[in-house]
This record gives sequence, structure tokens and C-alpha cells, in this order.
Amino acid sequence: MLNVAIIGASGYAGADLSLIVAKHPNLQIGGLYVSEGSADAGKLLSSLYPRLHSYVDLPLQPLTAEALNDVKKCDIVCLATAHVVSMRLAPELVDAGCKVFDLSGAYRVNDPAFYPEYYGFEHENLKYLEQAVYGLAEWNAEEIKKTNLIAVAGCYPTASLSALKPLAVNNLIAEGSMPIINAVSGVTGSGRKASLTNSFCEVSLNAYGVFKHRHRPEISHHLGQKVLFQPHLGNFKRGILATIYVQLRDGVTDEMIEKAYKEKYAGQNIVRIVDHWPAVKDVEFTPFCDIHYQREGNTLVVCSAIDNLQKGAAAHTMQCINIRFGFEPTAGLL
Ligand SMILES: NC(=O)C1=CN([C@@H]2O[C@H](COP(=O)(O)OP(=O)(O)OC[C@H]3O[C@@H](n4cnc5c(N)ncnc54)[C@H](OP(=O)(O)O)[C@@H]3O)[C@@H](O)[C@H]2O)C=CC1
Ligand SMILES: CC(=O)N[C@@H](CCC(=O)OP(=O)(O)O)C(=O)O
Repeated sequence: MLNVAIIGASGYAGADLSLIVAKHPNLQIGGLYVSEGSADAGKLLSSLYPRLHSYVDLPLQPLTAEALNDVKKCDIVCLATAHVVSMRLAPELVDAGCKVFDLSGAYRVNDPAFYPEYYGFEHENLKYLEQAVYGLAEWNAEEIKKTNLIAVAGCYPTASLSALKPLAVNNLIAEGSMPIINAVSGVTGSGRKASLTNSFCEVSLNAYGVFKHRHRPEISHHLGQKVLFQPHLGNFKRGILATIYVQLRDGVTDEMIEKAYKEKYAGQNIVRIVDHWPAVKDVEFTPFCDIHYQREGNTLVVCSAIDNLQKGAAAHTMQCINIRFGFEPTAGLL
């Protein structure tokens, strides 16, 4: 059994990941950590999340210097922490010989200029940014197998890229056109910490981050072409629904579209090409990404649904761990 340390385990993504690790046949939890001054230090994770009772009755440990030495003894470290925290922790854990899976955006785009512009900070560890591999499991498996620092893809980017990449790599998108991604996320997307935006009486259905959300350049970078991405906050807890409008090249046939999706995803258990319009309720608490599409002339509407904490974070992390260590692709997940 390999030991997995989860830093940021009390957060929404960390808690989902703790349960997946606890159920994995080849892994065990080596330690659950929160910040040194956390109000939750010493509590059982299952006391914060009663649904984890009898699965993960382990304490949340403050990440002191001494605790960090224990973390370094683990085979795998998952950083379910804010971007700056991950940016600072990842290098010394990689240097200690750990395989590091970062759920934040700190290592996702290998372009230093991207961080001041979209994250508001200068990247402090460019050497590690260069080494990091983008953890988009269905697309980057060969690179994931070879690296010790995996930057698990973002939630909206996972929904968007899973739907768009088959079209892009098969050159089906009209040259000069820009796919438009209209996506709605549940409120867990903004994390567990209370804020006015995510409080019960404030949440409605609204657009945010117009033109400047950090996931727009993340998607464009890993798709290899510009997109227009518009996120919305919806009044549900979990899930992302992305409805995407694509201009197809002249001459693209139904068969070419079907081949692009089926060839990529046939035989894969996590991304499912379904025969109905995907719904958040069908993927909630699951690792799946459901995709469906329909065309009219040269316009294609493609829809994808994920659980932002599962395929958008914790389950996607586990797919990357499974790839990195050669475990069954869906171990711990299905
Ligand atoms: N929520 C989502 O849908 C998704 C989130 N992600 C990414 O995953 C990461 C976690 O997100 P999420 O779970 O939503 O966030 P939360 O705010 O819910 O959780 C953050 C966690 O980090 C802990 N933490 C904060 N500061 C430190 C520190 N200095 N050292 C150690 N632990 C610390 C927090 O505990 P405490 O403050 O008590 O110390 C808490 O456990 C983020 O980078 C996010 O961008 C990725 C995809 C989807
Ligand atoms: C609803 C909401 O606020 N969603 C977050 C994205 C979720 C997230 O944590 O982003 P990463 O996938 O990059 O880690 C946002 O728009 O900033």
C-alpha cells in the first residue's frame, strides 16, 4: 500500500479526495492536513463531514514544520490548497521524492506571464512550472506517467476540454472561429470558506469573470486555440454544465464528428458519450463526464456535465494517480 498525504483535507475537494483514497485498493491515507493555525486542527474529518463517518475517521493535523517532515515520507502528496499555498509547497515535496498531485492552478500553464495576469501573483518556482505536466487524464497519460509533479486540470477546463479536444485534434473546427463555452457551476466551486457571494440568500444565477476568468487562457492553452469562456454561478451545490457552440469547417460530416468522439472515448469508462442532453444530477457524486452533441449545418452544440469536486477535482486527481502508478484506470472510482 502506498501512503497518501492530503493537504487541505478539510476543504471540499480534499474531503472528496480523502474518501476516494480511503476506498482505493492500493492506497492508504498517510495523513490529513490543514493550515498550522486552522480552526479545524485536531478535529476528525468525519466530524466536519458526517457522510465520511466510518470511512475517514482521521484527525486533521496542522501543517507544522514537523508535520511537513512526516508528509515528505509519504509516497504521494495531494495539494488541495489555494494556488499560492500549492505553488510554495510543491517544490520541496518533489525534491523530497514525493509524487505531487496539485489540484490548484499553480502549475497548470507553463507560461510565467500567465500568473501575474490571471492569478495576481508572480510565479516563484519557474523551474518546477516547466517540469509540471497538465493532468488531463484522457489526453496526457504518457506524460503523466513520467513526471513527479502533476497539475490536475481545472474544473471548468476539464468539462470544456473533454468536449472540445476531439474536435480540435481532428481539425474539425472552422479556422479563425472561436468556440463559445457557456458554463454554470454549483457553489462548491468556490470552496468551503464562507463569503457573501456564496451565501444562501445571495446565490442566484449570474455570470461572472466576463472575458477575464483564469480558466479561459487555461482552456485555450491546452486546446491549442482561442475560446470564449463564460462562467456562471448557479444555485445548486455540485456540478458543472458546459454548453459549447462550435463552428465546424466546411465539409465536416456527421460521421467525422462521431468518429472523433467515439475513437477517443470508446472503451474509456469515465468520459461517456451519451444519447441525451447531459444533466448535472446524472453525474453528481460520480467521476463521470457526460457528453452529447447535435449539429445544424456548420454549427455544433456540444454539452458536457461533470461534478466539479469529482471529475473536476478529486476523481480526476485519482485518475492521474492511477495512471502515474499503473493502477487500474478506475481504481477507487467505480
Ligand atoms: N472546489 C472546486 O470545485 C475545485 C477546486 N479546485 C482547487 O482545489 C483547491 C482546493 O479547493 P477547495 O477544496 O474548493 O478549497 P477549500 O477552501 O474548500 O479548502 C481549502 C483547504 O486548504 C486548507 N488550507 C488553507 N491554507 C492552508 C495552508 N497554508 N496549509 C495547509 N492547508 C491549508 C484549508 O483548511 P484551513 O483553512 O482550515 O487551514 C482547507 O482544508 C484550490 O486550489 C481550488 O482551486 C480544483 C477544482 C475544483
Ligand atoms: C463557482 C466558482 O467560484 N468556481 C471557481 C472555479 C473552481 C476552482 O476551484 O477552480 P480550479 O478548477 O481552477 O481549481 C471560480 O470560478 O473561480
